[in-house]
Amino acid sequence: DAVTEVAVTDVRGDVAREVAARHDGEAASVSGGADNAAAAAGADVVLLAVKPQYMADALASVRDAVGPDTLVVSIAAGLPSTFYERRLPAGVPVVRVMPNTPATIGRGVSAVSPGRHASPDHVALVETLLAGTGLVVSVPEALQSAVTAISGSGPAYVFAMVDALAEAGTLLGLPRALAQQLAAHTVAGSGVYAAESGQHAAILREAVSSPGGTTLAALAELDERAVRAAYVAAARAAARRADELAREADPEGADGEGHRE
Ligand SMILES: NC(=O)C1=CN([C@@H]2O[C@H](COP(=O)(O)OP(=O)(O)OC[C@H]3O[C@@H](n4cnc5c(N)ncnc54)[C@H](OP(=O)(O)O)[C@@H]3O)[C@@H](O)[C@H]2O)C=CC1
Ligand SMILES: O=C(O)[C@@H]1CCC=N1
Repeated sequence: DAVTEVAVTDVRGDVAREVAARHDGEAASVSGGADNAAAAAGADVVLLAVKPQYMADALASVRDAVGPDTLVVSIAAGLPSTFYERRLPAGVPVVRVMPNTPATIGRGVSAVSPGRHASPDHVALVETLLAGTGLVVSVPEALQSAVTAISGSGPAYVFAMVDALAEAGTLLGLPRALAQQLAAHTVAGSGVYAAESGQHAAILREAVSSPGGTTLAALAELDERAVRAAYVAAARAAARRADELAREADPEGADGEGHRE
């Protein structure tokens, strides 16, 4: 069934009203405000998008407005589905999602995991709701911290790379705007190529690397600076941080969900 009505809330009601006004009438009627309970009352789906540190408060505010017929979806990093299940009425289905910001332009990746009361139909509903945001994959919940480290936080690693390449181009004498265009489009085109060619990234990298050429000279510098190892270390730090967020939000919880090495 199509979504006909959306209620957006934020602790600052004026922020939510501004967002609602921008999107009202696009595909559904959209209203905004600060009252979480009023927004959740009678809703088929409640989507939680506050930081993990504020999730307990947000759940307390909707607790009395939801029941086993309400599907609760959260995009918060780290928090296991049991965190929600313990704070909501018995039997409320929960689905965890880790999206990423390219969803804004329909090129995101979202990983979806059902909690213990969520059925395949609930997962299918979430997949349908997210279809317009890009690729949607299903993963066991134990993989969500790893997903967060790669696709959730990943856009920031890539934007940092675009920024560095653009700066390098400017240093080498390109006009700044052109350097940014070249850097961003190179990353965009290479990403689509890697995603759609069906070839391993190592093969694609080798095809750029002419013997005795410019690319191998550059890659030798990246290896010298252990850039590959830095990406691995960065991803592991993100996954560890996702687990820490869960522990910080729920010091007593310790239910063993999440990232394992
Ligand atoms: N940014 C990203 O790329 C991704 C983020 N996520 C997850 O999305 C969530 C939001 O992250 P992000 O957008 O970066 O964080 P933000 O802090 O920018 O957004 C959260 C918003 O929720 C508001 N808020 C806080 N408490 C409540 C409440 N009780 N009721 C209603 N609104 C509330 C905050 O208001 P105020 O600012 O006044 O506190 C803020 O405007 C996090 O759980 C994060 O893990 C997941 C994937 C990717
Ligand atoms: O930085 C964060 O915690 C969130 C989760 C994934 C991307 N941003």
